[in-house]
Amino acid sequence: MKDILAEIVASKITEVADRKKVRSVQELEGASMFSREALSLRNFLKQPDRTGIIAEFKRQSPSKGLINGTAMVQDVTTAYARSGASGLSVLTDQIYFGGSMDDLQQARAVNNIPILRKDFVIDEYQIVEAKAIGADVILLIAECLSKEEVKHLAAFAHNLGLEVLLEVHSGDQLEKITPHTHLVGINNRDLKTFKVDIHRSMELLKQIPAGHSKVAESGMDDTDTIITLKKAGFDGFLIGEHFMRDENPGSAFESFAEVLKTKLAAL
Ligand SMILES: O=C(O)c1ccccc1NCC(=O)[C@H](O)[C@H](O)COP(=O)(O)O
Repeated sequence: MKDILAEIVASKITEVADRKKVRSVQELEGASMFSREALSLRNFLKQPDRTGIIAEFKRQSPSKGLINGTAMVQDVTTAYARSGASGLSVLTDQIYFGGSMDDLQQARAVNNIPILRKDFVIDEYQIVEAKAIGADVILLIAECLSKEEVKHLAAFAHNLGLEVLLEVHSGDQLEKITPHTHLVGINNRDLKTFKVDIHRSMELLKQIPAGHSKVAESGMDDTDTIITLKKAGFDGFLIGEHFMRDENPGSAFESFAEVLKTKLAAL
């Protein structure tokens, strides 16, 4: 079976080494966004007038190929934010997801809610980049980092004022949680088989220590699943494909959020 994560990480090592030659850390630290105070996704997830959804801008993925080749990042993300997204997730990986740092910068320019830099972070340099382009949160994937690497990168991000979403896929990875992994995401998608199983979120939820926001990730496409996960104790829901698959992702989000808000109000 193809190990896509290992392939992406191998490619990322070369990519980051190349980018370091083009832009120094000092240059990144001089960017105007670098001194901006980051927004807290943890706090936005608690705002009762929002949906708890971290709405993703994703053009393509290894599991699904092309999802949406025409959507415009500013149109989509402003519609997400206007309709009650608690945060935005913007793919910055170009090779596998068709995203870019420019996408995130464009989203930042027109939105005032937290933005997750969705990428495969393996090096401090990418965290400095994240801060320099206006991200508020970075993703660390437990599957491709050792416990020591998670500890180091999470503390590095925290010291820059960024929040960290640690993504786990199995119970043994929960031991990589540190005080600086402010949010813990359970990915329902097996990254080897691409099979999605929502029950994975339910099984691992109770093992996440108190004090960390809990996020369910991937494969969610109906409001009843969100309600069930919310009742079980999840604070956030990372959803991409369900909205991006629509010709107009912003209006797909709006309809979804309306139904969800009505159901949540009736609880
Ligand atoms: O989605 C993939 O094919 C994939 C492959 C390898 C690593 C990560 C991958 N997906 C990233 C994600 O976790 C999703 O973009 C995110 O959770 C949203 O999921 P969805 O709502 O199913 O688009």
